[in-house]
Amino acid sequence: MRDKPVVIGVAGGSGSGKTSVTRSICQRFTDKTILVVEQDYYYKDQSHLPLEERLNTNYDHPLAFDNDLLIDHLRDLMNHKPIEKPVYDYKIHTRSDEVIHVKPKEVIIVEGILILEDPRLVDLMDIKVFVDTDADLRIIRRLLRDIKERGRSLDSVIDQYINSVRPAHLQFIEPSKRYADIIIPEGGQNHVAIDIMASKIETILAKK
Ligand SMILES: Nc1ncnc2c1ncn2[C@@H]1O[C@H](COP(=O)(O)OP(=O)(O)O)[C@@H](O)[C@H]1O
Ligand SMILES: O=c1ccn([C@@H]2O[C@H](COP(=O)(O)O)[C@@H](O)[C@H]2O)c(=O)[nH]1
Repeated sequence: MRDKPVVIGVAGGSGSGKTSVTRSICQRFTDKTILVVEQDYYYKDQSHLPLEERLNTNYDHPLAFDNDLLIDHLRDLMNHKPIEKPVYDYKIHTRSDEVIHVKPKEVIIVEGILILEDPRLVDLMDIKVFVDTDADLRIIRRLLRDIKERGRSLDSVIDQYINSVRPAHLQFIEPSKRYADIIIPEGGQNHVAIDIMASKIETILAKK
């Protein structure tokens, strides 16, 4: 691998379908082609705080993320260096002790709610995508997912949505859409958009 990897950003609100879109794109390629770097894994480490305090963190505010580390890691990957990728545990709201040794691949997808909000991250991306899904669908998807997979109660999901998810979406995430090259309505079931993304990646890889 001689050329720098291609960096694709996949942004969008919580529950918009970023992970589903990213997964659908990855399925069109071999495991060796695309590396996914999740911004969520770069929440600031909170292991020094008791769990009760971690519950009060606003996880939708840009300050919750360690973008400095994410940027360092992306730069390393772009320079063909491996990284020790953090692992995040949503159930206990902090990084786990584990890290994953990750080698660069030809395509890097960086995925997360606020990746288009930080100009330093935007500058590193070759293609910027925003998954755009209506708020009613996003909250329904998030309710189901957070209760089933992230150990939350109905009340806690609703409370967090009203107090931090919705305000941050309106203040930071929705305005970041202006930096996208491509807007994908509805997310993971938008097969036309996913085909177009996959074709674009194939074209870029063919030229390398
Ligand atoms: N088009 C869709 N129809 C129904 N459920 C969906 C759809 N897209 C995503 N989901 C579900 O909604 C939840 C959030 O989707 P996900 O892709 O994880 O979004 P994000 O990464 O943006 O938070 C997941 O449980 C996923 O299975
Ligand atoms: O400890 C945490 C960390 C994050 N969250 C919420 O997760 C979403 C972002 O993940 P998506 O997969 O894009 O939905 C964000 O809106 C945070 O509110 C959390 O609840 N707890």
